[in-house]
Amino acid sequence: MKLKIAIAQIDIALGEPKHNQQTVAYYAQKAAEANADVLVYPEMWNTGYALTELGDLADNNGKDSQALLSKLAKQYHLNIVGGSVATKQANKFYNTMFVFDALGQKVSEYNKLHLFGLMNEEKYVSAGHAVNTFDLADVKSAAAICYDIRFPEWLRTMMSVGPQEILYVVAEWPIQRIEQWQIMLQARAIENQAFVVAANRVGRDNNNVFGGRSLIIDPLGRILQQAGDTQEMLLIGDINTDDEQAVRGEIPVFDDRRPELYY
Ligand SMILES: NC(=O)CCC(=O)C(=O)O
Repeated sequence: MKLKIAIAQIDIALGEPKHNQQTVAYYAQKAAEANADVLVYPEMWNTGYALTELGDLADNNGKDSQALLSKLAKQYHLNIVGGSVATKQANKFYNTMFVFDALGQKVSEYNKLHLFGLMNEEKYVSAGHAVNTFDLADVKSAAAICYDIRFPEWLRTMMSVGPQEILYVVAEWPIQRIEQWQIMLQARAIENQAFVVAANRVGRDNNNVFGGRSLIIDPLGRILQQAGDTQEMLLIGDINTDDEQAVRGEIPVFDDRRPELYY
C-alpha cells in the first residue's frame, strides 16, 4: 500500500484551545492541498502542558476535539491520527489520542499509558490501560504518546499483534533530549520492522523548549523525511508498506520470538 503521510509539526499556544483548534484546522487544509492520505498532529495540542489549568481547560470527554477532528477528516477526506488532547473523563484528566478515518468515523481512542514525571504529568493526569491498535487507510497500525516510546516492551505488545505495519508517535519532546528521540524512534522501527511516523511540536512553554525533528522512518531504521528543530511546518513523505514485507521476509523476527522466556 502506498501512502502519502503528512505531519503537522506545529507550535502550541499554552492554555489556549481555541487558538490551537485554528492551527489544527489550517494544517488539515494544507495536508489536503498536498493530497495526503494520513495527517498526524503532536501531543496535547489543545492546551499544551497547562497541567495546573486542566480543571478549566480539559476537553470534557474530548467532545470538542473529536468534533473538530471528525469534521476535518470528512471535509478533506483525510485519515487523521489526532495527536493527543487533554480530556476530562469521569472527574479525572487524561492525555488522550483520537484517530479518525477519512469518512470522519472514530477508529481508536487511547489514554497515554506512561506519564512523564519530569514534566509533572503524573501529578495531574491519570494513566490509561488499553492498547492502541487500529486499521487506518487499510494499513494495520499502532500509536503511542511521547514518553511511551521509552518502553519498547509496551510497543512490542502492540506491534506484534498483527503485526502492525506503521507505528505512529505523537509528542511534546524537549530539545535537550532530541537525539534520544531520534535514536529511539529508529530503534523502534528496526526492532518492529515497521514504518515509524513521529510528530513532535516546536516552540516553548514556561518550562521547556520543544525540539521538532518530526520523522518518517522506514523499517530498516533509515530516515525518509525529517523536519527541522525549530520551525512550524507540514512534513510530507511517501511510504510503501510492501517495503516492510520485504524486510520481514528476510529476517522473520516475529516468527522467531520466544515469548515463553520473556517476562
Ligand atoms: N511529553 C513527554 O512525554 C516527554 C517525554 C520526554 O521528554 C522523554 O525524554 O521521555
